[in-house]
Amino acid sequence: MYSILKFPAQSTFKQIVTRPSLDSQSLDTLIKDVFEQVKSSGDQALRDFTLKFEKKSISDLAYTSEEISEKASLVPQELQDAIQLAYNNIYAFHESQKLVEKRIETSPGVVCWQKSSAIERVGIYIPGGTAPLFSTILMLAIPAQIAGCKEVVLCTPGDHPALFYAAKLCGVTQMFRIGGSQAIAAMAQGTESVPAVYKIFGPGNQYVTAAKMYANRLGVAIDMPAGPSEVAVFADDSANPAYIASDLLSQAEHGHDSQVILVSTSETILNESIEAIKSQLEELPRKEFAQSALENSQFILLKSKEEAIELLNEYGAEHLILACENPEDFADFITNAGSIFLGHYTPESAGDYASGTNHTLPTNGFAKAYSGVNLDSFVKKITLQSISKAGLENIGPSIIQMAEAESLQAHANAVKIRLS
Ligand SMILES: NC(=O)c1ccc[n+]([C@@H]2O[C@H](COP(=O)([O-])OP(=O)(O)OC[C@H]3O[C@@H](n4cnc5c(N)ncnc54)[C@H](O)[C@@H]3O)[C@@H](O)[C@H]2O)c1
Ligand SMILES: N[C@H](CO)Cc1c[nH]c[nH+]1
Ligand SMILES: [Zn+2]
Repeated sequence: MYSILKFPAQSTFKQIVTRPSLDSQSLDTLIKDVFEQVKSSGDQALRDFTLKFEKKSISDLAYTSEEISEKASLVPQELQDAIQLAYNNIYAFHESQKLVEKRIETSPGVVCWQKSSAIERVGIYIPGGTAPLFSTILMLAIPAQIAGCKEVVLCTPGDHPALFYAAKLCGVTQMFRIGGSQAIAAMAQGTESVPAVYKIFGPGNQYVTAAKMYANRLGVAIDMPAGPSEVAVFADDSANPAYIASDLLSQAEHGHDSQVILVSTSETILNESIEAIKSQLEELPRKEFAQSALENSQFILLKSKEEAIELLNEYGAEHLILACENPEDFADFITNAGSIFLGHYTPESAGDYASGTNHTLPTNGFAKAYSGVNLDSFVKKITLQSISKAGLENIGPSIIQMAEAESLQAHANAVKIRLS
């Protein structure tokens, strides 16, 4: 499990970076069944699946506002303060992503611009199977709040007081005690209690991720496939093996199916990091999760930084830590990653909680095509245009030419009638 792969040929990079495979056929069958049952039996199906998958018997699916306030009040002051600091930083970073309206005169008399319009009803999934990820509420509900989404529906199987505190702080409008694929099926299709939403956000395990992809096939928008957490670290001789080990373990502890990789041009750093992992692992309460995730891990020795860049771009890590000298120069060459952490004092957990960036990020190589969650994820961009008579005189002949060449006479007529 801790062996070092030394100087692999570049032609093998694609194969080296494959993620642990899932039995997608039986997963698809299960998800289809969950969606069908939730569609036909609504709330009762949600209760039945909760009993089946979580061994929990529930009657009311929604939390009342009194229940939310009562649970939120159990959060100790120090944790409230920590959440407030994270809230402020996440708010500031996402607010800075607001669209600045720019009107462009593309031809004289022809003006085009865009506006942002919030998605009115969004659903956010907050994992809670083995750890109550209340930080994910901040990551999803803060941008929803800034965007101006009217309804924010939250589903979670978790019960930690901080989940309720964060939900209140971020203006969540409805909260349900439902988890897994059944929660996604409910938000996608609607039930007696759970409203159908236009877009579903949030990370989760393989069941949640597969259910989001299924919902997407039914026409419900999703943020992205955000599955089991992963991190890749690039380390040169300047790196600190104890720091590297702590970063790799921080993602390995998420779950059995997490994956971590360490890429280095220094065999000494690789060996010392492996030793540091072994000793730090012993102290972890979630040692079992981390240990099985480490079975999917890779320690790779490469000849040069250029090879490391090639391999890391092929991997497209959810998180990429650059524990090296001049990390900004290195980052210039990275084209595929969810979020990049630069230098020796930027642990990945800073982005997970409080630096300000979003931690809901594409996994499983989806960073090649998807961005992580950001303010734009919660809005639609509507384009607007306004053309004066002189403007239409300028571009009209081109429109007529093109419409007639496409054999669409009515299109051409809409211009001709105004110019005649
Ligand atoms: N990519 C990201 O941005 C990101 C962020 C945070 C967390 N994560 C990932 O989220 C995941 C959280 O996983 P989790 O399991 O702790 O919580 P979870 O809430 O995603 O899943 C728990 C639910 O899974 C369902 N389930 C469990 N076993 C099942 C079975 N056999 N069949 C059908 N359904 C079943 C249950 O309904 C349960 O409520 C981790 O893999 C973590 O790495 C990813
Ligand atoms: N690392 C996770 C994203 O992959 C997010 C998270 C939440 N809490 C701790 N970590
Ligand atoms: Zn994490």
